[in-house]
Order: sequence, then structure tokens, then C-alpha cells
Amino acid sequence: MKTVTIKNVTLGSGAPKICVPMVGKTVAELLEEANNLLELDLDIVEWRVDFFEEVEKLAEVKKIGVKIREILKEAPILFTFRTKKEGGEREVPSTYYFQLNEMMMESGLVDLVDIELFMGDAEVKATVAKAQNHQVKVVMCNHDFDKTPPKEEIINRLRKMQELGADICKIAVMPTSTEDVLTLLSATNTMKEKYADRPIVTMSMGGMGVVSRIAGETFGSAMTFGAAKQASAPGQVPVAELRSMLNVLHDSI
Ligand SMILES: O=C1C[C@@](O)(C(=O)O)C[C@@H](O)[C@@H]1O
Repeated sequence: MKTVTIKNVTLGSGAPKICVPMVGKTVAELLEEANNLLELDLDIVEWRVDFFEEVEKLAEVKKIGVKIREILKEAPILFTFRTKKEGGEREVPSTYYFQLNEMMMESGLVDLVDIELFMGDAEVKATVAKAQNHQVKVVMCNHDFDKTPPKEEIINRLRKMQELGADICKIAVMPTSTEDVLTLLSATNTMKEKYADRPIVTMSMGGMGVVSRIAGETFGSAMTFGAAKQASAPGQVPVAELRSMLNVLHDSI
């Protein structure tokens, strides 16, 4: 299994790394959030730019991106526009989605970009190639906020991400029963044992799924999302508690 190193953070070995989302809607909120993150024991910061009310203006995104980078100094930044159909805050035309991601890859301000698997194979592949040209890593992903697909389907989607050239493959699904949580964990474990040749990130959302957000080292998920003040998805555990639970599991393995 290939690991992925972003600055001094290595995904795919040791305990899962903690990624904390920023969900500010305004410039003031984002700056405050970025400053608050400096106090937290995190590995990666995710900027959920779909929350930003000026996200449809490229120049404004870049301008605040410069300030966020200044505040966060060397911290790895994952740039994410989550589309409405996958649980995000707003919809933009897919041409704009790719333009926005391309601009950020070219800017040198971010280390990773989040690209949704179902945005079209050709466009996704082209984005992967551009990211490689700019030494930016691609976290390819898929979300189901209503249900947990069958195990085979979860595995197929993660394998498709590998085929399309993802550096990291991520899936988040919603359980409607504890059996669904086991389905997600079992798919993760089978990926680890049979198919994954690079880091994968999986989670079962909501309260029932919390166990999946802490058990990544056991079953094969390389990163977990922890909450600062405001969670970006249901079930995210506050960062300090998350770190201590990850450490307990790490020390026992
Ligand atoms: O893809 C993910 C995972 C996530 O949905 C979660 O369930 O923690 C949170 C999102 O911010 C992130 O982009």
C-alpha cells in the first residue's frame, strides 16, 4: 500500500489523521475560524468553500484563500466544494465547479482538492492530471446522506476512484441500522485486505456511525473528520476527544 505524504503528514500509516472542516459563510467568520484552528491538535484543515457566500466569485475565493493560507501557515489545506446533491450547501454549474478547483490548484494555496466521483469520468480524469501538474493531491469522494449502499457497491465506488487516479479515495454513507455501520466497516476492511493500493477514507455518518470515525486504524481508514465549533456532517466528534480515542486504539494495536 502506497502512503501519501502532504508536508509532514503521512496518510496510510499509523493512526488515522484528523481533518477539521472550516465552514465560515463570510470573510470575517472564516478568518476567525482559521485563527481558532491554530489552537487545535489537527493534521489537515478542510476548507468547505460551499459554505462561503461569495463562492461564486473566483477572485473573492482566491483573496480569502491567501489570507487563510497566511493564518494557517504550513498546515495542509484540503479545498472542498461539496455539491448539493452530495450533501453540500449549494449547487453551481459543473463548468464552474471545475474552474474553481483548477484555480485553487494553480494558486499554490492548497495541498489537496476534493473531487466528487460522479462529476463525469472525463472531467474528473482531466482534473487529476492538472492536479498532478501542480503537485496537488486529489481526494476523490462520494456521499450518500440517505442510506448505506450494499458492500459490493461501496467497494466498486472506491475501486473506481483508484482507476480514475485518485490519490486518496473517500466515501461517507448514512446508516439506517447498526447493520449498515457493519457494512461500511466490512467494505473498508475488504478494501484494506484485497484492493486498496493507496489510502482510503470511509465513514458511517450520524450517531450510530461514530464508531467508524474512531476505528479507522483497525479497519483501514486513513483519515477522520473532527469538529471544531461547528461540524460539517453529522457524527463528527470534537477534535480533542477524537485524538485521545485514536491514541487509545493506536496504542492497543
Ligand atoms: O467528505 C467529507 C466527509 C464528511 O462528510 C464527514 O462525514 O465527516 C465531512 C465533509 O466536510 C467532508 O468533505
